[in-house]
Amino acid sequence: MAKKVTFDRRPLIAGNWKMNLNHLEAISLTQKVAISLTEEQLDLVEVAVIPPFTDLRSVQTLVDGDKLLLVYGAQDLSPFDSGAYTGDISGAMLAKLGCTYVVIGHSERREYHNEDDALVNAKVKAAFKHGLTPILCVGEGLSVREESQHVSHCTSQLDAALAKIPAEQVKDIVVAYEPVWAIGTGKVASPEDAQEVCAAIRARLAEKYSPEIADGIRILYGGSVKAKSVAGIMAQPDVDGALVGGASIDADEFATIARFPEHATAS
Ligand SMILES: O=C[C@H](O)COP(=O)(O)O
Repeated sequence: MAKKVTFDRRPLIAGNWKMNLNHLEAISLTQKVAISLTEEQLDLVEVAVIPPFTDLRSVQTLVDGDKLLLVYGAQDLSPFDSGAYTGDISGAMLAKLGCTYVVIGHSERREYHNEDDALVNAKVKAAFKHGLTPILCVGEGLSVREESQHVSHCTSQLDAALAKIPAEQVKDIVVAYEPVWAIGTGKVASPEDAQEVCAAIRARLAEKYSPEIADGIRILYGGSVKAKSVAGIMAQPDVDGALVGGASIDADEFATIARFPEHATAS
């Protein structure tokens, strides 16, 4: 019989759909994921879907109406509360849509929208102001890794993103380590690679705030996570979940990822 798994921090499996699926497809995928997981599985592991903005109202209606045990969030937010910022979406709007999470500082935003550390910091502040939990992404590109500068690169991004964020807010943050060379490439970091940087992030949080705060913060790994690779990554002591891209828009694959505690005990 499989032994019962327990965790120091409740794992989070978050599916970042990126720019995929319209609102009708969003309903279908969210429903499929929810019915694929039992109440017990969803109690052990928190499961979040992170669809495009245009899907959020449909996901909200579904989750509320059917009392699904999933949570959801957005892929970005404006650093501003309201005003003449064409195309942007405020934290207040996301909060009104029942979002729990908002992804901030994803490498695709840093690269394609030239988001710098100061903007990432402003967005983290905006998220907390509106009661949203940031999933703050940090991660190095291939050249930085090849120069063995990945740890200092990620901790510098962390420092900048958390400038003037007080302890009472930071205790709720989620940090995602996403090596850019592993995103959408099928090249998953080894469990040891993920552990090295996640442990360094936790150590930096302990230094900046306190060991107690650092011990309570969830640190995710993201980059080509699939059902077959998730258990090894999740077995690492400082990895508390996964930010899943491509595999999150396949309901069966994503639900299998969310059931990772069972893969770990099955053998
Ligand atoms: O936010 C998710 C990450 O960018 C990982 O994406 P991926 O699983 O498609 O590599």
